[in-house]
Amino acid sequence: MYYFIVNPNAHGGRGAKIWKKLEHQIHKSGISYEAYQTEASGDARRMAAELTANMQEPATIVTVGGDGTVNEVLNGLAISDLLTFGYIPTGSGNDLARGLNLSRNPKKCLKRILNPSEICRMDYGILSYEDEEPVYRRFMVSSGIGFDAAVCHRLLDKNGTGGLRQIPGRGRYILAGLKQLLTAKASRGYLILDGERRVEFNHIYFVSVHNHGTEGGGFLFAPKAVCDDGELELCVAHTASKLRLFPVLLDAYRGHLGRRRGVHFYRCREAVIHVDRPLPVHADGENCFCQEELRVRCVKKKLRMIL
Ligand SMILES: Nc1ncnc2c1ncn2[C@@H]1O[C@H](COP(=O)(O)OP(=O)(O)OP(=O)(O)O)[C@@H](O)[C@H]1O
Repeated sequence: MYYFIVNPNAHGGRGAKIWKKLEHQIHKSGISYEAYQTEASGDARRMAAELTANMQEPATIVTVGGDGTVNEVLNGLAISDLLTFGYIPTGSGNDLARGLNLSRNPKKCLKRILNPSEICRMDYGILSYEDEEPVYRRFMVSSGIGFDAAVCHRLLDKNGTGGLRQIPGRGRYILAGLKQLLTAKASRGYLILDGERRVEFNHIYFVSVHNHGTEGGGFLFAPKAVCDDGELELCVAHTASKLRLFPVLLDAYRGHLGRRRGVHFYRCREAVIHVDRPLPVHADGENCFCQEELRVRCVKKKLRMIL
């Protein structure tokens, strides 16, 4: 049985138009399916939870939306071997599709999902922090604290973006990033990697934690991230001069960020990230408020996914 969870609002409403065409194809294919369309933030998570809470039979849950919708679905799923996850990217950033090298053509993706030739076991990350009690949030692509998360918060703030969310693709991330750079401030902090290695920094602008290489619609912050090796790649942007952030961001934008002054990469199964004042946090671009301390860890090869 196929269950489709669809965000019609993805990519500024293009999700609805794409879904209309896809549903026609699905109907024609004759498969057994049910489709659920979200009406607001939080719906996809609730739907995924309800569909998988007492699974007795194998089922395929297909997310039709952007990375934010994938994040919601991932967080609602009761993950088991009866469950297979499928994805049709219709968002604006689509970093998961980029990481998995999926076609951007929704019809081709549907065809692949209805006739799967390859099912892989994928890693995902778990981010945790203390609110009044511990909060756990899964992420598929990336999570982060500092500048990159502040850009996500800016885009999610419907009143404060000045219409940025309507700009297609990564243009909106670039404009939001440029605005954010004006007010960005560095923070002292440290990482503890796999419970063993402690690394200190005086001027952290952001720490970006990756299961897949890019975020923000193609900014390559983790060139060596591998999505089924049980490890996360961390990118720490740290520099005393804000100007040095520009070449780091430009390299990431061009897709060839490597070793350079102001950026360090680490690989680990889990990490503690501490900064000395609360900074914005995101998980797959979704708002996780401001935090001083995060834990991240990789869950190895637990999610069955159609590729
Ligand atoms: N029906 C809806 N109306 C308004 N917002 C919704 C609806 N359904 C989901 N959302 C919210 O829309 C936001 C954006 O969705 P999503 O990330 O899938 O698309 P996108 O932003 O276009 O793509 P990407 O994250 O790949 O850039 C998410 O925060 C999600 O919770």
